[in-house]
Amino acid sequence: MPRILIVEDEDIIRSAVRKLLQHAGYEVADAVSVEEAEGLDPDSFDLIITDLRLPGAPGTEMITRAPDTPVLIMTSYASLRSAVDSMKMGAVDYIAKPFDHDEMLAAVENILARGHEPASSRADEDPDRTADTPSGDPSTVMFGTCEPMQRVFTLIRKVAPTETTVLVQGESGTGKELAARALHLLSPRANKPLISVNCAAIPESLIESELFGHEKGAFTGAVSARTGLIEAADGGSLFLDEIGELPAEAQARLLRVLQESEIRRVGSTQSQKVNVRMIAATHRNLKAMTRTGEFREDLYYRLNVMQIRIPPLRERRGDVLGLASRFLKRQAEKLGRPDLSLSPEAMQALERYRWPGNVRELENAIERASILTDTDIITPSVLDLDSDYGDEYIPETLVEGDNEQTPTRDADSANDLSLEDYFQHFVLENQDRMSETELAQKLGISRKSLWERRQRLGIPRKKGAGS
Ligand SMILES: Nc1ncnc2c1ncn2[C@@H]1O[C@H](COP(=O)(O)OP(=O)(O)OP(=O)(O)O)[C@@H](O)[C@H]1O
Repeated sequence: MPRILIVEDEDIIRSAVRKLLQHAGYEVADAVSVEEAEGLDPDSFDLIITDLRLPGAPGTEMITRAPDTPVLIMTSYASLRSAVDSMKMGAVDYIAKPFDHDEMLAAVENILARGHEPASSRADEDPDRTADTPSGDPSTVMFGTCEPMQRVFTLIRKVAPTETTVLVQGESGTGKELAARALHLLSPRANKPLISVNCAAIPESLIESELFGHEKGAFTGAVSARTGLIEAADGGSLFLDEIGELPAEAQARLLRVLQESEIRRVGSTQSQKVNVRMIAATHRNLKAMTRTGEFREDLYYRLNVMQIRIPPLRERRGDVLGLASRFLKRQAEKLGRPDLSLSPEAMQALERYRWPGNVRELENAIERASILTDTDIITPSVLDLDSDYGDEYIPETLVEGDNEQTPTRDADSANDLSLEDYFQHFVLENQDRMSETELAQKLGISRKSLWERRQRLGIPRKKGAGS
């Protein structure tokens, strides 16, 4: 019978996971901290499931303290997925809270069935996961052959090995997070954690304690001391996405971290040294925000030591088909349909489209079309690109005299519109009484998608709204 060790300081979660696993037939032991787990001979277990942030040493410590046992990391925010993904110094997987029972059992079964193998060897599973290799070139992390992206890669190669703070600018979905990952992986810090934080996805009331940690009793609900994300990134890199959304108080604290390399937990009088390389990103014009007082000017200059601008996809059309074929290959493997391909008309449509949602929109369009297409050839009608952004491209289904039996664009976009309308209505009507997690659950989407759709539809989360 496989033996599993749970390391989690929150009683409710620890006991729920323990019961779930015992019920599924596993032998389970638990601990509230890394220190307590240490006394249980962690390497004698078949699997360790640990929370990322714990009182005392962070959960990732279990990786080094039990080098022969696979470690599954639990983390509170969907925005941390990529962080944990990148910090696989040996952790074999991660699971974002809140998770449901099936999800947890599937993750456990998967890891145990696989047997323990080092995270680095799993990069083979997905051609895009070579990012786990702490050496090489930006092109192993992100695709780009056109001139503007080659310039970005040159800059990344030059800046990555230094300690310089970098500000990555670019529209939503252009690949800012990937650029941050490349900067980390090509730096001497590659073997240490890369912690990614989406400043817009964490409720304003929690952001300071999330970033800086807190002492026991610092505020109502702070039942124990907690390590902040900056501390968790010690020795590695911290990626602050959507930095423009950081509230004023947190901006002031962050400035101190940059000036003095010190953090002070919320509720603590003592500072401690941290060694973190900062990478920030935004799609907003931070300089303009300093003029209106929304963003501190001193912080802006501290962050903007080096700027990398990721061009929107419409400025690198030469890369569209290369990216599309990469995403298609991934979908073909995932769906077990190796013959999926794009028709010449579909390729033309992709090249002419304006891509307001950039690479993310292209990735989603390919994923959607791969699932919806009845044949192996993806046509423009299955791609279903928004005709408002089609440039000069006219879909064949709308050309007079064309008798092809496919749904017309008008019918499809009417459908889209009503869904978006519904989404907008639902959010506006319920956001005052529901948390983001509840809203996302009711809508059947992840918190990250909720946040993305809010951005796209121009209904950002209200400052101070509940968590
Ligand atoms: N050059 C690229 N090669 C391969 N995939 C890419 C590239 N650029 C972006 N992507 C993919 O597109 C998606 C969006 O990228 P990413 O999250 O890095 O964008 P972003 O600019 O950080 O977006 P946001 O501002 O909305 O957070 C991701 O799934 C990423 O893997």
